[in-house]
Amino acid sequence: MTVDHPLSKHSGVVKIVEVGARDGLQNETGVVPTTTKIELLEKLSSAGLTHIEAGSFVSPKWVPQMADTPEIMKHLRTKPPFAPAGVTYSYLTPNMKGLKDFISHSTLNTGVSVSEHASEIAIFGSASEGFSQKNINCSIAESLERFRPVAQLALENGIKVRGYVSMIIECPYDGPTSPMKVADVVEGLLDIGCYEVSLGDTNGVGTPGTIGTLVNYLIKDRGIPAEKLAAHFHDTYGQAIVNCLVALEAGIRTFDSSVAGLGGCPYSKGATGNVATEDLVYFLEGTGVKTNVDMTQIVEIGDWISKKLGRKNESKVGTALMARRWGDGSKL
Ligand SMILES: CC(C)(COP(=O)([O-])OP(=O)([O-])OC[C@H]1O[C@@H](n2cnc3c(N)ncnc32)[C@H](O)[C@@H]1OP(=O)([O-])[O-])[C@@H](O)C(=O)NCCC(=O)NCCSC(=O)C[C@@](C)(O)CC(=O)[O-]
Repeated sequence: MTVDHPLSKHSGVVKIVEVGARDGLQNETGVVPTTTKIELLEKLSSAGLTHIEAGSFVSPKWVPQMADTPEIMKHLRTKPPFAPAGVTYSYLTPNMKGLKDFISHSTLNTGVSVSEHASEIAIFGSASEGFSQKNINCSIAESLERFRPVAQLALENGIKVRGYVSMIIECPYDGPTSPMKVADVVEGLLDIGCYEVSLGDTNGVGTPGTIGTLVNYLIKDRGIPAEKLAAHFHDTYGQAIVNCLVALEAGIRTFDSSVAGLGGCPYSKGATGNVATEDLVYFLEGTGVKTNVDMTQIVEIGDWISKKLGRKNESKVGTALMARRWGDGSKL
C-alpha cells in the first residue's frame, strides 16, 4: 500500500556529485596513498555514483594532498574497466595552469581527444572576499576574470565546466554573507559558461531559515533556474540533511556529498565534511526520489575508507546499518 505524505510530490531521479575523494581527502593531514584514492574512486563508481570528483589541479604548495591528481587521472583514463561508461570524473582547476595540466594529463598516452573523455572541470569562487583571498589568493572580481579564459578554453575543447561559490551563508573571515553577493557570483559563473553552480555552505553554518531565504532569493527574485543550482552543504552544525530538504523543496535536483562525511576545508578552520553520501541517499530515497546508488555498497565503502584512514565514520546511516550487520557478514 502506498500512503501519500507531504513530500510525495518529489519523484524522479536526482544527481549526486560525490566529492569525498577531493573535498574529503584534501583535508586529511596524513599521507593518503595514491592506491587508496584510486581504490576509493573505483569503488564509488561501482556503487552507482555517476558524477565523481577525482582530484584538483591546484598548487601542491597550497594543497599538498592533491599533488598526485595527475597520476590518479592517468590511471582512470587508461584503465577502461575503472572508468565505466556513464561515469563523469571531474577535477578542480583554479587557473589556466590547472586547466592546461588537466588537458595534457587527460590526453597523455590515451590516443583520444579530451572531449572523448567523460570528464569535466570545476572552477571555484567565493561570495566572501576574505575566503577568496585565503583560498585562491585573489579578490572575487579577479577570480571571475581569471576563470573566464579557463572556461572558454575548456568549452572550446568540449570540456564541461561546473562552478562553485563558497561561503554562501557566513565566512569565518568576513562574517555573514549577503544573498545579493551570492547571486552576483552565481550569475558571474553562469555568464562565463558554467552549466551549473554549486552553492557551498563551506563551514556548515546554514539553517533551513538562512538556506531557505537564500535559495528562494536566487530562484524567485533573481530568476536563476533551479536546475542550474546544486546544493553543497557541509554538516558541521548537523544541519546538512534538513538544508538538503529545503533545497529539494525549492526545486534543486543536484546534491554534493561525501562518502562517510569525509572532509573539511583547509582554509576554513573547524569546518567538517560534506553531508555523508549514505545519509543523503537514505533521505532522498525515503522521500520517494531515486538516486540509483546502491545503499549496501555505499555503506560498505564508507566503513572501508573510515577504517583505512583511521577516522570516525561521520555517516549516521552508515554507522547504524553497519551496527545492524550480522557478525557473519550477511546483508545490512
Ligand atoms: C589558485 C592558486 C594556484 C593561486 O596561487 P598563487 O600563489 O597566487 O599562484 P601563482 O600564479 O602566483 O603561482 C605561484 C606558484 O604556484 C604554481 N601554480 C599556480 N597554479 C598552479 C596550479 N594550478 N597547479 C600547480 N601549480 C600551480 C606556479 O607554477 C608557481 O610555482 P613556483 O614558480 O612558485 O614554483 C592557489 O591559491 C591554489 O592552488 N589554491 C587552491 C586552493 C584549494 O584547492 N582549496 C580547496 C578547494 S576549494 C573548496 O574546498 C571549497 C569547495 C569547492 O569545496 C566548495 C565549498 O565547500 O564551499
